[in-house]
Amino acid sequence: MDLTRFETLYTAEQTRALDRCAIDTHKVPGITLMSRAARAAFDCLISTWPQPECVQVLCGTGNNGGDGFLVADMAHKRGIRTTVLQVGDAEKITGDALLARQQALANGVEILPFAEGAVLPIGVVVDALLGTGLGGDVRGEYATAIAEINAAGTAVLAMDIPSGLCADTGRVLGHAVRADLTVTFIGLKRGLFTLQAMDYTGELQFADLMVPAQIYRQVPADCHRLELEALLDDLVPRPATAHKGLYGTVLVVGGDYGMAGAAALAAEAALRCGAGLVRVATRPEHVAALVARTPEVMPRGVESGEELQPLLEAADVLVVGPGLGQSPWAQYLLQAAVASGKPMVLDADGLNLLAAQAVQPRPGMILTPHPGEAARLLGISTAAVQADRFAAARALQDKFGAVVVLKGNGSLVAGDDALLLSDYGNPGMASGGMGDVLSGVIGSLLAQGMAPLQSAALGVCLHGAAADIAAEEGQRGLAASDLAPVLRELLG
Ligand SMILES: NC(=O)C1=CN([C@@H]2O[C@H](COP(=O)(O)OP(=O)(O)OC[C@H]3O[C@@H](n4cnc5c(N)ncnc54)[C@H](O)[C@@H]3O)[C@@H](O)[C@H]2O)[C@H](O)CC1
Ligand SMILES: [K+]
Repeated sequence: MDLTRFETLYTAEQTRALDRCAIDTHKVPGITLMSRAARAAFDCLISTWPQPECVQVLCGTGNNGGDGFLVADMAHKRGIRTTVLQVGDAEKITGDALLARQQALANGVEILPFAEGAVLPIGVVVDALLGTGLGGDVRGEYATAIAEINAAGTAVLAMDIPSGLCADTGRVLGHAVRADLTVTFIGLKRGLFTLQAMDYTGELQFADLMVPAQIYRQVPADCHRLELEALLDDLVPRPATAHKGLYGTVLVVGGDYGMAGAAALAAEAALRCGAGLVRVATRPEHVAALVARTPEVMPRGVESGEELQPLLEAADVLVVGPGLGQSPWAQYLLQAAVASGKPMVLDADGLNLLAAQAVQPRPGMILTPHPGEAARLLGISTAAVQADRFAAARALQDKFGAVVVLKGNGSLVAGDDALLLSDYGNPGMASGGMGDVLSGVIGSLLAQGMAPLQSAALGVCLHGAAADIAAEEGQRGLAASDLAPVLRELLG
């Protein structure tokens, strides 16, 4: 899968390596990078808030603070009422940050020690407290300063990353600045796109600081941000001679008592994403309802693995788990499905039965856990999964030898050597059935001949993008069945 068409996402350490490469290898002075960072941020500030009443810059004692001093210098030169509030021990400031501080002072910028109540509820606050040097939960005066920024109710611009947000995981480390605008430099940080990040970054702007392009080749990074339009280009146009046999047969296995709708949602999604034929193996009592809902889908009642066999043989791809439950019935069907060797998407209770070792993993699986299911599969807590979603996705892939979709805010796809992030989607997706739809979408793409990693990547982006379009009418009350028609529009 050609990953070069996607933006690369970096950890804090990789971003520091980019900085060092620019400075040490390509001889771009650090203070020059800092000036360019400040210029990029100041230009964003003025274009967003053209005539601020004042600019208050809260500076830490590292290079993030250094960026802040130079922003203050630019605002002061522009005739804007500017104040720098110094957080942390100014005696600790060294290197480029010290040069920047001295430059601001020499140009008449007012730098005051931060004190409680010092942040005025006017103008624009620039958060230059902490950037990629954040280590551990925010402590001391920094925590107080962050709380004051958030309480002031002003417009807030965050330098590089909202202070307190972990650049690697998107976690809030104790306290974090809620910014209206974040201007990030040189490399897009992974933590800006997952977990809690979207509640803290506000609008995100990127500035490459005109660093030599070679540095991006000299610093390896394995995470990429997916882009739907590029993935849609991978879809093969349909020839005039197209027939349903070309587009595969998807067999959905699930829909135990009280959960027939889950199987129906997965089946409809598979149909609406272009599968040639869609069958459902479910409880006999659910057949009529499934036909009534989607007459194109072919449900069959099965009571055992033996009865499932002919359907398994006729299928190209299996989607096992939507409404499956964990009863003996579910286990028999899952065991037969795994034994068939057919490519399969495993979701919901299929994953829980895998976690309980009712079946063993085998090649050709695509796992689609939410954080709780991922926790059960890894034998850790959900909090531990969310604490580093990137690590959890990799761990799942390593443990089960499968392509993995770790769902949630900033869904991750791990497979082959790729670690892919989809930042499509919205909180309206927090409703039952959304996962069933996703499993059907991925199964459909797989049945149409896409490779597993590609099916998972495109499936996740399609699913989130469809939910974003459907949520234009409101996030609350967004239902899984709202996605099917939009999926079809997006696939064109
Ligand atoms: N390197 C460059 O040429 C450029 C860097 N840019 C900016 O620099 C920051 C990264 O700067 P760094 O000095 O590495 O760290 P920070 O300024 O982010 O913070 C270090 C500072 O904060 C204190 N600290 C760390 N963790 C905590 C905590 N949990 N609680 C309280 N205090 C903490 C630590 O003691 C240090 O004093 C990068 O983000 C960019 O903004 C330029 O933009 C580009 C050139
Ligand atoms: K910051």
